[in-house]
Amino acid sequence: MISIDNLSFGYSDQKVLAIPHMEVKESEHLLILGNSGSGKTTLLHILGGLLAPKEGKVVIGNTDLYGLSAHQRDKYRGQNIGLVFQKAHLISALSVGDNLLLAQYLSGAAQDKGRVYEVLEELNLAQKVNKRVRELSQGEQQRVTIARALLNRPQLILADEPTASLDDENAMKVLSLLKNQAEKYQASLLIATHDQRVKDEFKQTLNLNTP
Ligand SMILES: Nc1ncnc2c1ncn2[C@@H]1O[C@H](COP(=O)(O)OP(=O)(O)OP(=O)(O)O)[C@@H](O)[C@H]1O
Repeated sequence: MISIDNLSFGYSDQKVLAIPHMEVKESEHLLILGNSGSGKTTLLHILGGLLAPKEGKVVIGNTDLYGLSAHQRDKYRGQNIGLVFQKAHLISALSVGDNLLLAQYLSGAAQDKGRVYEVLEELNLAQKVNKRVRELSQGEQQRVTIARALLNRPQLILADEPTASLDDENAMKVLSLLKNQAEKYQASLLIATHDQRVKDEFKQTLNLNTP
């Protein structure tokens, strides 16, 4: 469960976000909509503990995210939040398995090859474990980033334009994967997008366009 209250943010003089209240319970999904420049990525960064709001509170479970020190917040993110970005941000010269092991190491979790293999199986990527990332298709790379986001069984999954660079078939696959996985972990799933194809798939939406 994630909630925000009286949130505001701006870059220098430009006010980007003002959200009085929003809450997404466990196993619920929210689609964050808005034109280019409306603040979707900024909001996801704030919710992921990457960018402190000017004002307001972000609470995940029982944790006040910006009540933590920067170090505690990094640790909290590694253990509780799964991030999926539009670009894969994988290390292309490393194998799929090593990318996930590295992510596990960087999150401070104990390295667990069994868990890496399990997540890859869930995303139908187990046969690619020893392939270098640069040898994968875009859709497969996006699935690896989802696998990476799910490694630590996060209670919150934040995805920024996860389907933007995918064809229709892969976009739908990635969406249903995110939804199924969020359900499995009873995680709250928030997806930011301006992809028309995604809009029909979600009931709950937050529109950042100013009227
Ligand atoms: N680091 C930054 N410094 C200053 N201004 C920024 C910075 N990042 C974003 N902005 C501005 O904040 C506004 C919101 O940007 P943001 O990237 O959150 O929008 P978005 O809705 O994700 O856009 P898009 O759909 O194009 O990715 C934009 O006007 C942008 O120019």
